[in-house]
Amino acid sequence: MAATVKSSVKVFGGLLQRLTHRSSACACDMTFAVYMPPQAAAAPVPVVYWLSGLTCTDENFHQKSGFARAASQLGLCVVMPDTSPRGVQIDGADDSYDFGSGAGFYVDATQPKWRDHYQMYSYVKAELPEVVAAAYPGKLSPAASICGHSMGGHGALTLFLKNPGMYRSVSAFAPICNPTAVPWGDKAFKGYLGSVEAGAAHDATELMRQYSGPPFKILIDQGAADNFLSGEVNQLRPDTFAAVCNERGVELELRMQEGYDHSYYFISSFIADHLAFHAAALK
Ligand SMILES: N[C@@H](CCC(=O)N[C@@H](CSC=O)C(=O)NCC(=O)O)C(=O)O
Repeated sequence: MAATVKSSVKVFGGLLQRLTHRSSACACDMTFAVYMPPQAAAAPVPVVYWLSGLTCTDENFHQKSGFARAASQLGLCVVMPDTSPRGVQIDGADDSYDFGSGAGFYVDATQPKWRDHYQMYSYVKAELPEVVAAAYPGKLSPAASICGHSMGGHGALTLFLKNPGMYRSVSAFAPICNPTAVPWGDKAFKGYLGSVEAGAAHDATELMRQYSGPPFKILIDQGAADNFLSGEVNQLRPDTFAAVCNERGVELELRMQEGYDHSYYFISSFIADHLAFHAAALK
């Protein structure tokens, strides 16, 4: 259903808007944000989808990352969906930060309790681009790229790998690279898909293991002081992903950023590089 604008603010010459619409994929009202750069007044601009991490709404990225200066300079539209359905009554959906509300994991749930609403893979892949195109007629070119953080990095990598040709480029900040092997993925895949094994179809490392398409380049930034990277629980596993990329001949630029943690301070430090990486692919 058509989206309604909830708020608009001018930033770096472009317009940042939050919109709401009735989602057919998620069977609830969904909110997303769009940054339209000033160049869109003259000609259609390409799109970068940003997928946020656990506990986020559509707002964390545009409030904390400082993305708009680079998006404006590069002429990129940035689309920022929410991370889960909202306002639906499912027992247990608000009990933990890493499952349910704010933690849709960018998969289509198959389990009866969740499947009527938790369809975030289909939402991001198919419904959202249509809703955005309809909301901004004539403003967008068909070219798109995808980028995300942590759970959203997992979403970006898997959407890219599962849909060759749909996105021109992919990058991520501290992505969950091998979710079938870590507690966050274990919980999400058992809950939404019924088993960890079913999650292999949504695991970037497993998808990369099977990758046989044309070569491409991935950019990943990882904070070396990220508390989710090491210790008892390593939720992220970039080294495992890097090893498989190497095996498959896919060029991964994995930048270990000394002293940086998992937060939006880290993202804000390198977001301009990621948008430039995507702009080069989208030209
Ligand atoms: N509350 C949790 C940590 C939650 C957290 O760190 N969320 C990250 C994404 S983590 C992976 O997807 C985030 O982006 N938070 C929003 C923000 O604005 O920082 C805990 O206590 O461990």
